[in-house]
Amino acid sequence: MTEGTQADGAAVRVRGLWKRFGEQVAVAGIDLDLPAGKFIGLVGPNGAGKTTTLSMVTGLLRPDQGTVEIAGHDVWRDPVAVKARIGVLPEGLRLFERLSGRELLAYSGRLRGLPGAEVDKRATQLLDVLDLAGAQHKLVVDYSTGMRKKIGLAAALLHNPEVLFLDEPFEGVDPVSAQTIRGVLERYTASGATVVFSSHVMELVESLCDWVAVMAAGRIRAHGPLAEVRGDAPSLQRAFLELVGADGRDASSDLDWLGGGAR
Ligand SMILES: Nc1ncnc2c1ncn2[C@@H]1O[C@H](COP(=O)(O)OP(=O)(O)OP(=O)(O)O)[C@@H](O)[C@H]1O
Repeated sequence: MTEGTQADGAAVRVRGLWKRFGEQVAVAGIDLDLPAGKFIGLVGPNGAGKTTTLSMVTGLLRPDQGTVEIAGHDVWRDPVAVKARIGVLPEGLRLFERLSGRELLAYSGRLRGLPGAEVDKRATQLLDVLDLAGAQHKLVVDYSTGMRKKIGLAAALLHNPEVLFLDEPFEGVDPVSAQTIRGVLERYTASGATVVFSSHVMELVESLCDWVAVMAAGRIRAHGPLAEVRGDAPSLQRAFLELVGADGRDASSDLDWLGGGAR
């Protein structure tokens, strides 16, 4: 699929998206349709512009240029309609530290306009599934990194959004918790919802996603179904290295002093 192609049933439509920070161009004109009902990975090396893109797409950062539509609503002209339909787990998530996990969910649910009894029911189920029931009365400030990701995910899922955006959801998460999160997300997409997550862990993206967008230096370098983007390459990792032009680069020859006898 070529860049900018209109896909039927897009959950997210991005057109001409730009962001500069002074001289630094973080996002250099992105056109992208993210299909509904897919598990979508946004991959790219450090500094590619993934976080900046997701921040603009979810209404957390105003673009210099361009538009984003989610489920047919413009993110910046119609923010209330958009925010009702999305859940976000941002990078460096800030939580209300002096609330317990359960209080945080109760607060998030009421903020979303859900009735108290429904919030209670959903919170109990989410805490249970995410293996946080034992820590539900502990203050969030005392949560570990992985527990913070999980409570953040629970808060993002509580109102059953159509599209869920996750920035590096598995970073700092142990394999058991990662498997739990994975199970919840798979169940969620199986019901027709869309997950968009950013990562630079290729194996993870390859094993989870059915659709990927590869980003480098602020641009989308390839996008489409996983098998299409991988092409003839033996793995997504290899295809990715070729796409971002890092294939065959050998940094070790520049580090001839490293590990040598001379100190
Ligand atoms: N607030 C900011 N001020 C200045 N430059 C920024 C700011 N945010 C991002 N950048 C720059 O924009 C570029 C893209 O950054 P971004 O965080 O979006 O990349 P990323 O793909 O999420 O990287 P990583 O995988 O390392 O998190 C980088 O060069 C970064 O230094």
